[in-house]
Amino acid sequence: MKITVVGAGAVGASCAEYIAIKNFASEVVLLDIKEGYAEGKAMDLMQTASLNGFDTKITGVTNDYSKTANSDVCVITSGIPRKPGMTREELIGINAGIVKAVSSSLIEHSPKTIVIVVSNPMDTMAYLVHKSTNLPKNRIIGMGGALDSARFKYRLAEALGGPISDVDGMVIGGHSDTGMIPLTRLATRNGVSVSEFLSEDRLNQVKEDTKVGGATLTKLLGTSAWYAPGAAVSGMVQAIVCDTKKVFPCSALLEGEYGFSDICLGVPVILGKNGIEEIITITLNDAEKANMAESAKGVKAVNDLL
Ligand SMILES: NC(=O)c1ccc[n+]([C@@H]2O[C@H](COP(=O)([O-])OP(=O)(O)OC[C@H]3O[C@@H](n4cnc5c(N)ncnc54)[C@H](O)[C@@H]3O)[C@@H](O)[C@H]2O)c1
Ligand SMILES: O=C(O)C[C@H](O)C(=O)O
Repeated sequence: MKITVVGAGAVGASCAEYIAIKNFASEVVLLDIKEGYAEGKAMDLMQTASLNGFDTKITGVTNDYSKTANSDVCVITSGIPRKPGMTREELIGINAGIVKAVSSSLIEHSPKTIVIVVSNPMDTMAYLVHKSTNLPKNRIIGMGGALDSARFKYRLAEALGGPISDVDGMVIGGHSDTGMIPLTRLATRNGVSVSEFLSEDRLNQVKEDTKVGGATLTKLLGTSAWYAPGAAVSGMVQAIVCDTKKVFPCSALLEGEYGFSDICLGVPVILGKNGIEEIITITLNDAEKANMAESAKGVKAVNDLL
């Protein structure tokens, strides 16, 4: 299986590294617009192959889309990241043009590909790819919920004082500081509701910490995060390439699901060889439905800027 990752920056390189280390793909092509940059990252990563024990071949190219031809999955990470104090939405002016041009070049050379959109503001960038290409909706997937859910589990484990492997939980809604909806009601510690262990106040704190997870890291790092984003993308690519039917919250084009249409929003989906194989509709309570409506309103307002 051939995977292309556009953008050999922090997230793109991390994503390529995790895909290679998991050893499920034959080839990863890293593409960047900066002369020699992807070639350098690819060479550096290939020099970890004997150390990390993988056989995936990573190659780097400068803006040559012919080398990406017939990719099974293409990941778009090209674009600028936010700086401390910024929102993801402020990136739309620069990133929309980049994502539109990159997705068109990718699809020209890989018409059967599945596209994973990472660049921010991600829900709007995924919507833009839907609007500007003719790929079927199951083949355009936004990455946000997989990362936000990993941060939610991290915060839950911290509050519980237990291992993250005991915790399960999911974040739906838009990938923004205000639009994320960590579903505390459904989160569990080894099958037991987390509300059996944590007070409502503590759970609200977990929720708030999760929602600003990206902003917290941006303040600490001076740019946005890359390890967990790269790992989240690699998990989604693996589910598609290995046809695992694993459930991830992803930004998917909605056509009536959850009461919304003509919008990409984070909802649980089954990922497999066809990309989004099914959007799972879960029963939300009134507060969660109101949060989804608010989140959708926020994403629509950003979509209107396109
Ligand atoms: N969806 C998420 O959960 C999530 C998580 C982390 C980061 N992001 C977003 O991903 C994007 C990348 O973040 P980063 O930290 O890797 O940034 P980065 O600056 O480290 O890397 C971006 C790379 O894109 C390249 N690039 C720019 N325009 C290009 C083009 N037209 N064609 C090919 N390459 C191009 C740049 O040269 C650069 O190497 C940002 O928009 C960031 O906000 C999203
Ligand atoms: O926070 C950001 O701007 C990058 C990304 O969306 C994240 O959540 O880490």
